[in-house]
Amino acid sequence: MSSLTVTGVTRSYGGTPVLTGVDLHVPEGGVTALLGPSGCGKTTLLRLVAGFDDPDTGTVEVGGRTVAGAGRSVPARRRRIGFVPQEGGLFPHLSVAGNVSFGLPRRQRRDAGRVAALLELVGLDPALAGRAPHQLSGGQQQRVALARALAPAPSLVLLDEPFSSLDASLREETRQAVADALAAAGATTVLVTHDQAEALSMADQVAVLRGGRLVQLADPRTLYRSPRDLDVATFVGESVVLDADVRGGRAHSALGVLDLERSCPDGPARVLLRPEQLRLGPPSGAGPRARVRAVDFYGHDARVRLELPSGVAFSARLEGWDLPAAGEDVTVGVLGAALPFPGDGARVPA
Ligand SMILES: Nc1ncnc2c1ncn2[C@@H]1O[C@H](COP(=O)(O)OP(=O)(O)OP(=O)(O)O)[C@@H](O)[C@H]1O
Repeated sequence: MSSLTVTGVTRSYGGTPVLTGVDLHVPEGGVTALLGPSGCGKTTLLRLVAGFDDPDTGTVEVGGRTVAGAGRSVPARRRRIGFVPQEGGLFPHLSVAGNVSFGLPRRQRRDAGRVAALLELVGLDPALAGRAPHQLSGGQQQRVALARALAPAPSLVLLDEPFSSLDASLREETRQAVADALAAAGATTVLVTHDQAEALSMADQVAVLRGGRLVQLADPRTLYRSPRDLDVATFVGESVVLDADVRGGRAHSALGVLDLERSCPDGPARVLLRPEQLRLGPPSGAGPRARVRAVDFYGHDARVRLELPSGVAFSARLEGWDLPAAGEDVTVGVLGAALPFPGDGARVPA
């Protein structure tokens, strides 16, 4: 397995820039998620790494070897990169074994033990080897696609939204099996997704792309707790964003005087809380009063939509037991500190 280094990569189509000066380092053996909204350039970046397209400027190095840029373009088939597309892309006329062994040298293709080991690696029963792709569930097909990508022991594995066509329960189970297989194989992996929960739960580091630029590269906890700006904050999770006046290191807001996660100059600011930081008490309790507007019940937890008398609206995320009802009055407490963004929050804090 190898590291991946993308340096100053730019790509335009018909004069429209799609990627602008992207720098990204993926260490050997880890999972990096490329996360961003539709059209931000995730797939384009993955295609440049795979060798399906070339950057206008910049370089792509795999394991220290330049495969694109600086006057070179190593053909895709010689990059030793495994690719798992959105819907698996299995060959429908080949069996599971035929698909898994497709990328192996001819003399290794008949090695049933090798195919069985790869199927086991992705959590599939080797007895499925003789089946045709259409005789498998969508999740099983994605695991076979991963086994096929891992078969030739690639330097790097690229996954392009591999779970997006699966329904919610299958997605969770397949995600776990794929994460386990990648860890067991020690594969250096780049996962493209627009699903923040997927990125945060599967990756060692998350690269957030916006408008063709890399805006933040961080481990999942840092990204969630210290997003670079409010756009990233709201993209990677639910947010409570309040106007505030910072004085002496504390924020005066509609939810009271809040401690701050980091220093912030005195003056107007916006502060970020996550909905799970809010606690609700009886109307006679301490803290500002709010009215429950609605409760979205998910079983294990719930989103409680609240409104202050001033009209400021926000949501709390609470465990599923003992929930208030719509129309009730409550008081709101805050657990932990708020993250401040000076001014309107659009600028990147130092
Ligand atoms: N070959 C191409 N020719 C012209 N425009 C292209 C080409 N490939 C991509 N684009 C444009 O580049 C932009 C980024 O596309 P890309 O597929 O990389 O985004 P994405 O982040 O992967 O989006 P999604 O999550 O919807 O797949 C889009 O506006 C797309 O229309």
